[in-house]
Amino acid sequence: MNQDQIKHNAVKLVASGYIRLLLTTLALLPILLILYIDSEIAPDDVFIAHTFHVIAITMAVLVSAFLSYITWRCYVATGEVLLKWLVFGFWGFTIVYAPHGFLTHHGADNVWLFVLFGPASRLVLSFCFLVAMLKFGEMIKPEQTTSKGLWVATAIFVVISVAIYWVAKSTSLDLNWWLLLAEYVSLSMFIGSVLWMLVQRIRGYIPLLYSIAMVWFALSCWSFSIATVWDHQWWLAHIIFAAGFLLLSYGVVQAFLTTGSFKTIYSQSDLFKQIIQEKKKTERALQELQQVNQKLEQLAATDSLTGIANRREFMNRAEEEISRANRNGTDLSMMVIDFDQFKNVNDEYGHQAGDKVLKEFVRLSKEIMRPSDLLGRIGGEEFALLLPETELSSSIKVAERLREYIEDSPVTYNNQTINLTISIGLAQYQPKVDTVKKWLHRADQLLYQAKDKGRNRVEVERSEGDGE
Ligand SMILES: Nc1nc2c(ncn2[C@@H]2O[C@H](COP(=O)(O)OP(=O)(O)OP(=O)(O)O)[C@@H](O)[C@H]2O)c(=O)[nH]1
Repeated sequence: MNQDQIKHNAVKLVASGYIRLLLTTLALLPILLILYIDSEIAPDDVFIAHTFHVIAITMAVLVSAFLSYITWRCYVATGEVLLKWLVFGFWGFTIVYAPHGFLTHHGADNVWLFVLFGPASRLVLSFCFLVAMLKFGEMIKPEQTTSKGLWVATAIFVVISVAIYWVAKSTSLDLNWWLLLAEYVSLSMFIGSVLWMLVQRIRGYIPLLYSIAMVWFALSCWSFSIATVWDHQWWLAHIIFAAGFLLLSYGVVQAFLTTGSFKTIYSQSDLFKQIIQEKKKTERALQELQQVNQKLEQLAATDSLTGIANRREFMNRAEEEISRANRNGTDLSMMVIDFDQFKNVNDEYGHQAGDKVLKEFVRLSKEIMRPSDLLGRIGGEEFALLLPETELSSSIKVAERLREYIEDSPVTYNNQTINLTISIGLAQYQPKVDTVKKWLHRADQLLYQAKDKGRNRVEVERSEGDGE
C-alpha cells in the first residue's frame, strides 16, 4: 500500500466514524429538547387545544392506515414475515390510537377517556415492532400469505380499544401508575428492537431509518412519562413521536417503491458497490461472449479436418472477390480439384489414411499458391482454389504445377507410400455473366471432362475460336 492509499484509507475511516457519530447524535437529539422543556418550562404552563389535537391525531391515524396498506402489499409481494408484524403494528396503532383523537373533547369530563389510548397504542406498536424484528430473515412463499391473521389481529385491537374505553368509563381509580408502566414497557420494547438489530448486525438503509425511528419512539415514551396532559412536555412527546413516524413512513414507502422488502433495500454505498461488482461481472461475461463468438464464427467458417475455408465460407469469399474483380476490372480464376480414385485410398489404406492425404494436400497446395489465393474444401475430397488478379495463362501454369507437385509427393502412412493424382477443372470468371454458382458449375463440368479424359490432368475452358 502506498502513502496515498494509506492517507485515503485513514480519511475514509474518519469519515465513516463521523457518519456514525452524526446518526447517533441525530437519534439522540430529542433528549436535549426533553431536558430543556423539563428544566426551563414551568409545569403549569399548558397549551390546551382540543381541535388541534383532534386534527393532529386524525392525520397520524390516516398516515398509519396508509402505511398498514403499503406494508401489507410489500408483505404479500415478498413473503417477508417481518413485514406482517409491521402491518400489525401500524394497523393496531391505527385502531387503538384513533379514539385518542376523537374522544379528545370528552377529556374535559373524564381525562382517562382519551389519555389511556395513547400509551395503549404505543404498547401495541412497540410489541408488534419488536416481534417484527425478532422475525427478521424469516420468509414464506408469497403465495402462502393470507389475510386470516390480519382479521384476528384486527379483532384483538378492537377488543383492546373497547376494553380501554370500558376501563376509562367505569373506573374511579388513579390510573397514572398504569400510564407510567405502559410508557416504560413500550420504551423498553422500542429499545429492545434497536438492540436486537445491533446484536444481529441487521444493516442497511431501511433498517437504519427504522432504528432511528425506534429511538425517537422510545424517547417520546420517556417524554410522555414525565409529561402531564396539555403541558409542553406532552406536546413535545407528540412531536418526537410524529417525527419518528414520518421517518418510518419514508422508509416504508421507499421500500414499497423499490424492492418491496425490508431486507433487500440498499443504501447508496451498497448500491454503488453492487453496481461496480455487476459491471465487472458483465464486462467479464461480455469478453467471454466475444471470445466464444469469435470461435463460433471461426468454426462456422472452417473445415474441421483441414482447417481451411468450408464450402459456405469459400462461396462468401468468392462473392467478395467477384465484387472486387468487377470494381477493379481484374482477372479471376477458379480451379475445382478432385482426387483421382480416392475411394481406393480409403479402401486400401483405411479412412484415416484418406484423412491424412486430404490434410497433406492442403499443406502441399499452400506451398504452391500465393497468400492472397483462397483454398476451400467444398466437398468430401473436392477442393476449390480461387486465384485473384490472375489471368488464364498464369492460372493454367499454377494448376499444372499443383497437379505435378501432388503426383510427385506421395503421402506416407504407417510406413506405406500412397501415390496420388488429382484432376482439375479451371474456369475464368466472366464479368457480368457469372454468379458464383454458375462459375463453380462451369469449373465442375471441366473437372468431369478431365476425369473422362483419363484423370491426372487440367481441363481449361476454351473460348470460342480456340482450337483444342
Ligand atoms: N478419408 C476420407 N475420405 C473421404 C472424405 N470425404 C469423402 N471421402 C471419400 O472420397 C471418396 C470419393 O469417391 P468417389 O466420389 O467415388 O470418387 P473417386 O474414388 O475419387 O473417383 P473419381 O473422382 O472418379 O476419380 C469416397 O470413398 C468418400 O468416402 C473424408 O473426409 N475423408
